Amino acid sequence: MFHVVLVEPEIPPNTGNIIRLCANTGAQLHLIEPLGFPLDDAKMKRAGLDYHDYASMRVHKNWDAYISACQPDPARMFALTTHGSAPFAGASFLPGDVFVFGAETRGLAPALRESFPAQQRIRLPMRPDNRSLNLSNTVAVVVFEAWRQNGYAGGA
Ligand SMILES: C[S@@+](CC[C@H](N)C(=O)[O-])C[C@H]1O[C@@H](n2cnc3c(N)ncnc32)[C@H](O)[C@@H]1O
Repeated sequence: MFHVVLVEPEIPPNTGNIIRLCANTGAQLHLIEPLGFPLDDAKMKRAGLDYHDYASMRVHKNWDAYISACQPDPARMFALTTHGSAPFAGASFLPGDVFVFGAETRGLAPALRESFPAQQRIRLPMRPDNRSLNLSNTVAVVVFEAWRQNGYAGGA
């Protein structure tokens, strides 16, 4: 099972899409507070969520609370950032890997981003002069690539 960590997400439909993506792929979703919206926001529900989709979601008060509760292996944590230095092509992912994503308007705070070793700060390629991808699109690309590399385990 992969882990998707959204640090302080701001836009309800993005999180709604990601909840559904995680339910569909078997990834565990972690939301790090503060969130920019209430979890029952109607705009989030428009992602077409069912009750069981929420089973893959956990909410943590802050980054330290997440680390303390889940104790992820630092060697298998990857920050997804437009400031990344590690290319996506050639990255190898293993079951249990943790993917950390920043907020829609702010991205990951520099201190958190730089706490990851350079080889674990991944940037998805973009055409020149583009600022960033949509958060939920980025999550989908990364989770499906990691799942593909692991034979779509558990998928049908
Ligand atoms: C809309 S972007 C944030 C934009 C913000 N201004 C920045 O530069 O980080 C929201 C999140 O999506 C992910 N993201 C978007 N484009 C990405 C890319 N090309 N490579 C890696 N992550 C990306 C990152 O996790 C980012 O924090």
